Amino acid sequence: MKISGVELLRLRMPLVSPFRTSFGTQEAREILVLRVITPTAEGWGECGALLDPVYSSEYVNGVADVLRTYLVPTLLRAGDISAHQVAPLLAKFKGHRMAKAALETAVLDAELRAHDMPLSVALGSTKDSVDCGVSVGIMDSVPQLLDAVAGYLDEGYVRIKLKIEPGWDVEPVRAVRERFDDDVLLQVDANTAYTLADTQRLAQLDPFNLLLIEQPLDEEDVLGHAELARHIRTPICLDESIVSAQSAAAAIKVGACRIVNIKPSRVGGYLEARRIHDVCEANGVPVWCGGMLETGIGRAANVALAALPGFTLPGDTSGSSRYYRTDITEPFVLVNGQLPVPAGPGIGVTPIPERLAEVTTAREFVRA
Ligand SMILES: O=C(O)CCC(=O)N[C@@H](C(=O)O)c1ccccc1
Repeated sequence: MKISGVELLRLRMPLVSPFRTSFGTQEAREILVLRVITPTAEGWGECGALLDPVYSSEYVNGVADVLRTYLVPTLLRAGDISAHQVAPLLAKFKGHRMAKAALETAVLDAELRAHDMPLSVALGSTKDSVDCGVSVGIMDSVPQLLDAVAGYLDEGYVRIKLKIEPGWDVEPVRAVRERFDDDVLLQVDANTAYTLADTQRLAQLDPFNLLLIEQPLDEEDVLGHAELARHIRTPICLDESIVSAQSAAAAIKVGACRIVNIKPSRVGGYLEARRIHDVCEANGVPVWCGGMLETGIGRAANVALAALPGFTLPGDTSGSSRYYRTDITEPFVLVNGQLPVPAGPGIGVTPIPERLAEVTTAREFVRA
């Protein structure tokens, strides 16, 4: 398939409420969306990078630059290519996995639409709908947290993830566990906020029957997670540390994690995400689909991925209304704690032009 051009769209989408994590508070999402144009179809991809390099080293302006300067021109010069050739073609450029993921996804979407094949079918998904969890930010008080959790449980979410950081960990988790009955699926996400010196503090979470503790230590401290795992009972799940199938295999081998959060944006795209799924499944490691506050474009693709057999834990595939008053696609609406897997070709959704125009702050066309 020949790529004749790629459009970079910069969106600004206000969040329905501030979302605080150990690395800062998001009030709105600055999002880069890609539209790949080919003679037979267009494809869409969403980049998970934040405005600032606080979740990972990538950030929106850096992603836009590496796409316009290196990644897109490389594909435009490559002639006829398939989506599976994107990663090898771009491998000479080190890192920039979120930028590469958005571009590969848009090429894959165009290719699948041209062949009238849903992404879920192309990935080998086996479910028509997926169980959905929800991510709950750090709050100003425990009562405010309990109200938020009660609201999400009323909406039908089947799993609650609480953001934690030093000073907001044992007490809020205990309060949630005590307020809601024991069979509420509960997990925590530290986003690298702790060190091994906090081992005893993190061990105080063991009595709360958590599904997992996500990324307690620095993303490069894989051996530190293996050491921590020897001192706490709660299973360790890695997020920021897992950037490829190879890094997943290494982390599993050294005992750094018993569960993996697969985020296609973080790992370079849905094709690598499938490979990580396969490595984890071969090692008996459950996986779930993480999120980067995606619009319906990224959300649709994430739900397709979450329908793979190894995704046995509810993911951060929440309904659109968790983050946005109005999505740029038809909204994803939770029904009985689940979201339907899009059945249309490619990612199965297309931005609604009027909605896209409302939130687009810049458009840039990169052509051959
Ligand atoms: O539901 C979602 O899409 C968000 C899930 C979530 O908590 N993502 C976290 C994370 O660190 O994994 C996050 C990403 C980006 C920005 C803020 C928070």
